[in-house]
Amino acid sequence: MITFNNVTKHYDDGTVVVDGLNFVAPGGKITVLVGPSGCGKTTSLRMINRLVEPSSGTILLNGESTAQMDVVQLRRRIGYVIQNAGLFPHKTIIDNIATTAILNGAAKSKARARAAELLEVVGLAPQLAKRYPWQLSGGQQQRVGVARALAADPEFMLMDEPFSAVDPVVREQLQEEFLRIQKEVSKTIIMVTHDIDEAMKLGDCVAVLKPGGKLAQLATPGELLNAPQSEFVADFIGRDRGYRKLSFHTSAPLTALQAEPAIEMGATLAQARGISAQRWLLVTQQGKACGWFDTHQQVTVIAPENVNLGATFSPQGGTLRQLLDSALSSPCHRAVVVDEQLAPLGSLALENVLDACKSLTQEAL
Ligand SMILES: Nc1ncnc2c1ncn2[C@@H]1O[C@H](COP(=O)(O)OP(=O)(O)OP(=O)(O)O)[C@@H](O)[C@H]1O
Repeated sequence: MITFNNVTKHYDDGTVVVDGLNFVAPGGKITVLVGPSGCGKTTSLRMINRLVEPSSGTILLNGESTAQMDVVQLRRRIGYVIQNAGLFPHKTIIDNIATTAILNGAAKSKARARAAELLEVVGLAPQLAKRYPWQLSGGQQQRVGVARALAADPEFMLMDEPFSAVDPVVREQLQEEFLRIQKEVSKTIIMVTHDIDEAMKLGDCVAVLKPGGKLAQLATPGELLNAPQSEFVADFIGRDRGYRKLSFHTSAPLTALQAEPAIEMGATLAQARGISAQRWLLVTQQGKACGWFDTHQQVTVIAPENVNLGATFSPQGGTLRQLLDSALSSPCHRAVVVDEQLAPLGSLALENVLDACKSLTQEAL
């Protein structure tokens, strides 16, 4: 648990960067600090490991004030991940990861063995161990940054825009992996981002800060969407909050799904028409859902160039938002649910997805 007790930071020129911040980041959870540029997010984070000293107020780790702690000891208890990873350029990847554990007194061989395990945990191939940071992509470097922060097995982790320097696809992968790792390690994490989507996706709790370094609201993502406490929070969360709410509700149970006929890529038009009298037929490739085929087309075989590949598929146990997206992106407005191997399990018509959305809205009222 990390507690902010009336924490303030101002500079000699009179700038008040953080103003009377009070909140508790619960143990074993991810608390995200989000807010517009310059509202004091990074300063708040850096006051926790005392890279910046508060002007007044106290910050407590599990009830113990950081002001009384030895600063080196304090930083060793807290993993720190920053944008662009901040790796040591002259050290190999394995040594980058092992460094903190060695500083904490672990034997080199043990620290390196653990670093090799962590490389795997963050999804990197073992052969990257001997490379240097500049020989890795931005996304790989970020993964090393996370592995390095985990290496000393700290109870607390501070993450400052850890995924913002990579492209959206890699970013999403890193976020998913990060959530998977956190499920296993349950660290007490405070993360800074300016991206509300990232905050909603990763945060168990989200602290919205406003200009002048004041807390506008601290709540779960669902609460923020359902009941923003001020116009500032409502505006910051964005106009599409009705749609975002769907992310916090799991999609239809499998029993609600209709059987959806499917045909393999490479089959003939005659085979396709034999399978279904409907205009649009789901196409699989090696059993994985991949698109929709228009059986009114005059082609002899089903090939990728005559399959509509624009549809999304909703994972089993996914969210209502994914289900709605699948229905809206399908040319026949049927949402297809797939298993982990992407094999289709069945479908749901857009009308039924919308009914589920409606009952959700009624529940919230
Ligand atoms: N040493 C300093 N002296 C005076 N002002 C400072 C100093 N360091 C930071 N600031 C100011 O404090 C404010 C908050 O900075 P901070 O980096 O904490 O904001 P942020 O919310 O993380 O912003 P961003 O999202 O843009 O990174 C900024 O206006 C910045 O200019």
